[in-house]
Amino acid sequence: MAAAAPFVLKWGVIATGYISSCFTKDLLADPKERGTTDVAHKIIAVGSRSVESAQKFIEEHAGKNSEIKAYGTYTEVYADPDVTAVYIGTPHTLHYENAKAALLAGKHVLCEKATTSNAAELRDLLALAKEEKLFFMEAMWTRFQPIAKEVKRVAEEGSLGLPVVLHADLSADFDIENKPKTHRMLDPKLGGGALLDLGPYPMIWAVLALYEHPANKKALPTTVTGSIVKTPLTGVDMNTSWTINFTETLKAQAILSASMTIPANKTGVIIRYRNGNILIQSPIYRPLSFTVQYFDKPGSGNVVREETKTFSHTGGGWYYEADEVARCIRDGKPESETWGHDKSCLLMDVFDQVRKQGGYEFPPGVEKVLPKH
Ligand SMILES: NC(=O)C1=CN([C@@H]2O[C@H](COP(=O)(O)OP(=O)(O)OC[C@H]3O[C@@H](n4cnc5c(N)ncnc54)[C@H](OP(=O)(O)O)[C@@H]3O)[C@@H](O)[C@H]2O)C=CC1
Ligand SMILES: O=C1OC[C@@H](O)[C@H](O)[C@H]1O
Repeated sequence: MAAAAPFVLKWGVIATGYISSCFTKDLLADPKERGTTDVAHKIIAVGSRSVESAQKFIEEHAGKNSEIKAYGTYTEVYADPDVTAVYIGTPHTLHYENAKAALLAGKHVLCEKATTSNAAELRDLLALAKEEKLFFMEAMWTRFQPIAKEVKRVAEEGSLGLPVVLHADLSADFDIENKPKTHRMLDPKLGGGALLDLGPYPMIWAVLALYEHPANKKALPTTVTGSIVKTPLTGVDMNTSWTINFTETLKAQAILSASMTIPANKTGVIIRYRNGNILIQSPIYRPLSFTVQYFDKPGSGNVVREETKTFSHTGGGWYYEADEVARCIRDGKPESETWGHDKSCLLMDVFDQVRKQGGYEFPPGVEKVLPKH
């Protein structure tokens, strides 16, 4: 019997910057190369603030004779009847208005991290998606990489016991002294800083190992404590740390940090248990290996067995999240079970609190003031 034809998701891509380029390359990769046969992707249109930029982007990725439509506005992508889902690759503080416009035009949405400027904006989008019966997901690509599934299996299989403390850091040297102050990492109007750009990655491992742990029973963090060091260049957060306690059911703590002026450590995440540790190697947004250490007896710290698991994949690894979006839309699901709305809200709630405690306010008008949902 012939295999069923894959469900083909028709995409519109918004913005032609760095991440749109990475995501587009992965959308254009042959799904069979990663063992995917049930879904596939087709790019219908690319929207940019300039049609020349959209054309150049299409030519670079799909060649001169590509049938992908180039638009000089994002609105034309939302209005294109052939587009089923919109991928949003603009800077953080534009996500709300871009995602809202796409949803209002009847499109499903995959929106880059950080999903919005604040939790209220996100909840407003989620309410709209629900009302319009459309799918919405934060582009938390790391959570869909095969390594994340395996870390989760080890973390929940029982030999290590319950998680006690998780340390996770994502740092990267952005050479900010030599960047224009209008760069998205430095400009407060674009939500610049380490927290919203790098912070989602320490958070995904905390969510996976603590929030998702069956013993946590989906309890939300009980406390969040944050501290920010700002750059004098523009006042955005440069070195930021925060702790999250999950103490309603688990008695666990996540100690997280992000910096945009230093390189990452070799080990980016350590999940510590009474019976051992899980060490995840950098970069924590796309780790290719992790090591599990087992102690001879609970609490001894004496490692008697170590297992390292390594992973590899062609392409950048963004296609796993794209496949998830296609499957959810094919199956009529409003959200992903792996990275659902609850997790995106958890992240934004934490970021709101850390920014508040660290005294990082966006310029007036950047954050939308919205009714509570
Ligand atoms: N998942 C991941 O691995 C990554 C995710 N990201 C996320 O993607 C988003 C974009 O980051 P990145 O691609 O690095 O950013 P870039 O600056 O490279 O690209 C952003 C694009 O957004 C569009 N844009 C619209 N309005 C503005 C504006 N006022 N200022 C600047 N750009 C604007 C531009 O496209 P145009 O001119 O075509 O309209 C621009 O090229 C961020 O939210 C970031 O967190 C970033 C890197 C990696
Ligand atoms: O999402 C991201 O992942 C990798 C980082 O280098 C980048 O700044 C960030 O936006």
